[in-house]
Amino acid sequence: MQLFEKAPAKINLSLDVLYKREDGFHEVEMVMTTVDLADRIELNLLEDGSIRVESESRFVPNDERNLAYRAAKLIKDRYEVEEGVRIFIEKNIPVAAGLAGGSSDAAAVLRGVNRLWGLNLSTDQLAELGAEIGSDVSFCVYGGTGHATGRGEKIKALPAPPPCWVVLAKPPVGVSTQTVYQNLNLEGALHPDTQGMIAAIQRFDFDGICDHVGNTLEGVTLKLHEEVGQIKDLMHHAGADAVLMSGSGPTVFSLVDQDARAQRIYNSLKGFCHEVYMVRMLGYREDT
Ligand SMILES: C[C@](O)(CO)[C@H](O)COP(=O)(O)OP(=O)(O)OC[C@H]1O[C@@H](n2ccc(N)nc2=O)[C@H](O)[C@@H]1O
Ligand SMILES: Nc1ncnc2c1ncn2[C@@H]1O[C@H](COP(=O)(O)OP(=O)(O)OP(=O)(O)O)[C@@H](O)[C@H]1O
Repeated sequence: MQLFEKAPAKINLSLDVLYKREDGFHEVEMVMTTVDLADRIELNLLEDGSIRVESESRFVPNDERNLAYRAAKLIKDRYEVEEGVRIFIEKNIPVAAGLAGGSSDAAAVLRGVNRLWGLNLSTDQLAELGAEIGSDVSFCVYGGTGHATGRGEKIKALPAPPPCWVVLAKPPVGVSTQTVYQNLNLEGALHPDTQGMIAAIQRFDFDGICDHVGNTLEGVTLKLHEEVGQIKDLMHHAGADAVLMSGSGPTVFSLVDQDARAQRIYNSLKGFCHEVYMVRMLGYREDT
């Protein structure tokens, strides 16, 4: 038996870090949405009980370090599944980019093996398992648009924002999420207006969304990698409606409501970075 799952990238329309917790994680409040830049996950049933991960990308580990492997292993052990799975990852999302590529692969594997192994777990149960793998995995299980709290694993669904173009540009540096959180000094950090962002989404108000983008982690990564600031300047200059770094970076995205301006931003960034994408916001949850 063989099946496929789409694993879309996420962007953080807003990301607020509230405080550092006793367990070392940070309490966050975020608005996240999925975009149509996706890995493609192929799953094949293995009768011998093994879990195998394959990918043609040289940036992705092909063993138990892969979040997709961990997702299959977690569910196999927890539900004492005898069968195994071969996971092939067609990697399209840039790695260590702030786009939750690994988390989305893990979420797609949770959804996929639930079907492949006939487990009948609910989406909420899969999201709970996802939280054991990483903070972004629960959101990726649901997809669509969500309000995330806790360390990022508590998700409330939001309506889809108005459709628009998202131009993404990743400079040729990888960023460790852990390093960015470690370098964050919460005194004097910027805090986005999350409630303002949620209200704008609920009003289906594109301009309101653009007015409320913000990311507490952006200042940290801007100091570590000057390319992030250069990309932001180029995007503003080329006419973006909103510009923000996603997650811990280094990918920067623009929101644009007009095709011609999105194309202009894409073209101007192509001369500066190798990894530039012009995609649509997905916005809606597949189960709604
Ligand atoms: C930056 C974001 O991508 C925004 O969506 C997430 O907050 C990070 O999500 P993630 O990559 O799934 O993060 P995890 O794999 O759970 O954690 C990686 C590291 O980031 C730090 N971390 C992560 C999430 C959080 N709320 N507080 C943290 O301090 C911790 O040092 C942790 O060891
Ligand atoms: N399936 C996977 N795809 C990509 N990276 C993976 C995967 N599994 C494990 N990794 C490892 O995880 C690290 C982070 O990769 P990933 O692309 O998920 O980062 P990210 O987009 O910054 O994530 P986030 O936005 O959730 O912080 C990489 O260095 C990579 O070695």
